[in-house]
Amino acid sequence: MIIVDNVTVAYGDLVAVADVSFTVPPGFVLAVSGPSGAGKSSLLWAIAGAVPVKSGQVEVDGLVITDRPKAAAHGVVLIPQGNGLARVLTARENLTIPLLADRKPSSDAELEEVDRAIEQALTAVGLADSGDHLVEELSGGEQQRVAVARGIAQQGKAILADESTSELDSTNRERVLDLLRTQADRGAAVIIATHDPSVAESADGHALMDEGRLSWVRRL
Ligand SMILES: Nc1ncnc2c1ncn2[C@@H]1O[C@H](COP(=O)(O)OP(=O)(O)OP(=O)(O)O)[C@@H](O)[C@H]1O
Repeated sequence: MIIVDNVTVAYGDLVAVADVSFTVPPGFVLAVSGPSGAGKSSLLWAIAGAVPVKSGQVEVDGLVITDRPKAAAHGVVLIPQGNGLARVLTARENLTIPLLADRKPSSDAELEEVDRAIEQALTAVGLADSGDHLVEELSGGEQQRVAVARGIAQQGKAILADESTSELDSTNRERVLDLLRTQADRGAAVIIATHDPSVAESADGHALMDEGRLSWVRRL
């Protein structure tokens, strides 16, 4: 459950998110759309603990979000715009790092479980044969799918996908939306920031951001 309670995010004098409140229960997918600069990424970063809130509070499954490391350890997964991948590492290595950091496997069985989760996630995004490729060798759309695979492999409580289908063809867009839906079905609360009307249409709820303010197109 993501609870956003009167959240304001500011960069100096610029208010990027203005007194926004909503709740996303487990099992639901919320789409947030709006023009460039409306504050969508800032909202997701605040939920992820990646930028401080100026006022208000974000809570995810009982944890008040204060910083990114604690939020990540609690299962708040951010799939950032621009993918946030290490370009000189392979696709598989990019998936491995957060899983090792989170799970700290201490036995062969736990390491095998991490390997299995990685292979499953790469297969799910259609990149089973690309795990050994350096990220910088992959196309923009393939990199975007690696970022999604990294996100879903973490099996988070909250999944925040920032424009995660922007570079995908329709087949892969459907594939990624299905994967995010599957994450909701297993109990995650999912938020997708998107410019794509078809992505917004596929979500359970649709909010619009404009100049930091949030209004509803379709309520959860
Ligand atoms: N680190 C930062 N420092 C200062 N201003 C910032 C920073 N990040 C974002 N902004 C500003 O905050 C506002 C909201 O930006 P944000 O990236 O959240 O919008 P967005 O809706 O995600 O836009 P886009 O659709 O283009 O990704 C913009 O005016 C942007 O220039």
